[in-house]
Amino acid sequence: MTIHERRDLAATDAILQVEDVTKTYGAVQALRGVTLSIRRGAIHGLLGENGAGKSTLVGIISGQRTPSSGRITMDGRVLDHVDVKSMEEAGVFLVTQEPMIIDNMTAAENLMLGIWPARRGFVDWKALRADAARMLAGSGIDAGALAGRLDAVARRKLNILRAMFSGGKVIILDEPTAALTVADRKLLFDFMRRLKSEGVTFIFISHYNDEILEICDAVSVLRDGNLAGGSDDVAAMSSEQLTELVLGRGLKLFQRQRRDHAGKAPAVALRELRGQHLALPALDIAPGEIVGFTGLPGAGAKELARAIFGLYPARGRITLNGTERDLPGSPRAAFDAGIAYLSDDRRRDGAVGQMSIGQNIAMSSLPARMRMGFIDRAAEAAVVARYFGAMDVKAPGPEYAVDTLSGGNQQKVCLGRVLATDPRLLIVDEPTRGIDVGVKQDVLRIIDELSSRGVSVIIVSTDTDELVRAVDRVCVFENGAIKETLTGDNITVERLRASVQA
Ligand SMILES: Nc1ncnc2c1ncn2[C@@H]1O[C@H](COP(=O)(O)OP(=O)(O)OP(=O)(O)O)[C@@H](O)[C@H]1O
Repeated sequence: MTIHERRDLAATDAILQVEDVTKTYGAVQALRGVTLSIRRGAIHGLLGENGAGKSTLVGIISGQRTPSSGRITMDGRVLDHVDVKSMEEAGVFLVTQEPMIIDNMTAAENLMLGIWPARRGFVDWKALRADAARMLAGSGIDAGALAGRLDAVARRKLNILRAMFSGGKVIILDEPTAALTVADRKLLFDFMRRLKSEGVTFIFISHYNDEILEICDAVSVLRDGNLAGGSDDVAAMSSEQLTELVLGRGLKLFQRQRRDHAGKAPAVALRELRGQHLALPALDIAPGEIVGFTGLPGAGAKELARAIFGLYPARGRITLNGTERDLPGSPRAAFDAGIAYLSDDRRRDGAVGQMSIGQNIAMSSLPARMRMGFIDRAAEAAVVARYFGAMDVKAPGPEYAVDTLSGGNQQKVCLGRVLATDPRLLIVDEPTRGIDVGVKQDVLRIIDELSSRGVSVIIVSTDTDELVRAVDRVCVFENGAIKETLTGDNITVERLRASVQA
């Protein structure tokens, strides 16, 4: 067992070394003297709470951000004045969650895109195109296929291949499995293992212990800008040990006391719902019940949730608080009926960056605090304080701009904003994606508390562990309909996986 303050690897072993790197943003010290080595040909995991400094560190390694002090050595060469260009020339590439792909170009042309701007003078396009085709052939992607038609895994593969095609030796993947199904994740991991066997080194950011344990050879854990520890032998580590390194303490995983709602009068009743690829004769949800919606992409789980909030074209009837009406035609109508919704598309429905954390939290619930045209400031301050605290947002105070928060912390703000509206029916889509393991428990706990006050909740999730811990009932979707419903002790990771994949 080797949890240790990282010792220096022999220089020949290390392809990349980070030495005593610090980074300050105004008053915030994001990195406090981090030293670590990345072994050549390894998949090196990077783990840590939201705001621990992971994005800042890989931003510095890839030249996107400038360190306040410290140095980076690649292949034994110290790189001064690192910028993106010099790091890419040295062979370090950052592949972000947002695929930089041009949809109306072919897969091969997208690979070549990495080289285009870099090379001057004579370029043998024919040879280059042949090289691109060869590289794609091994990955199962048709070189001539329009990139816009590729599925999620192929797009992620394409990004990784482009980095390699441009000379990438160290490829940094920032949460590459977000929004992938279990099967797609496996395909991506197989692909990474293959590239690793060809000598590629990966730095892999994830919030999921099981992913780190499955794919990584080594791991480094950041906590509050410090290196909390790590291991060169991930195989010898347990999930609990990883969590303890991340949090600096053990973690009690949340588990809802599942309730049986059979026989209760429903708080929400859906009838004869029909939309494109969606058909639901009836679904009742009891007051205080938490229902999980899951399934493969396009199976109907997400679509139904969006239809209830007026975001997906569908017809049908909904009874809420004893009033029957047509399905809301718009989010505004849904909101007025007491429905709140958090989308998984943080980019579109995300926080407003220039506004403060507090303003973001208070924004959606504003109408409820208007008294004859005046905003009840005391009530607003109470709501902000409550959710700023409950979500454990990592910032000096709620007056700070959302822009300055890490990705995971921005997401907590979005969730706080939705919870603050005090809905009758709360719909959350992938509520803990991108959120660290500690806060994940808090989020599930907050939703649980809300339900005990009588709020009905729908959690759309592909995270089976989350469903097992948080819901009373799971509806598994297929072809736009509910294929199977699991309740009580039947809600297990194994049964859910089997049902979704079957
Ligand atoms: N541009 C910025 N201005 C001010 N502070 C910033 C800026 N970017 C990051 N920070 C702060 O630096 C710290 C580290 O943030 P970073 O994004 O590196 O965390 P992270 O580990 O990647 O988190 P997450 O898992 O949430 O993505 C946080 O406290 C964050 O608020």
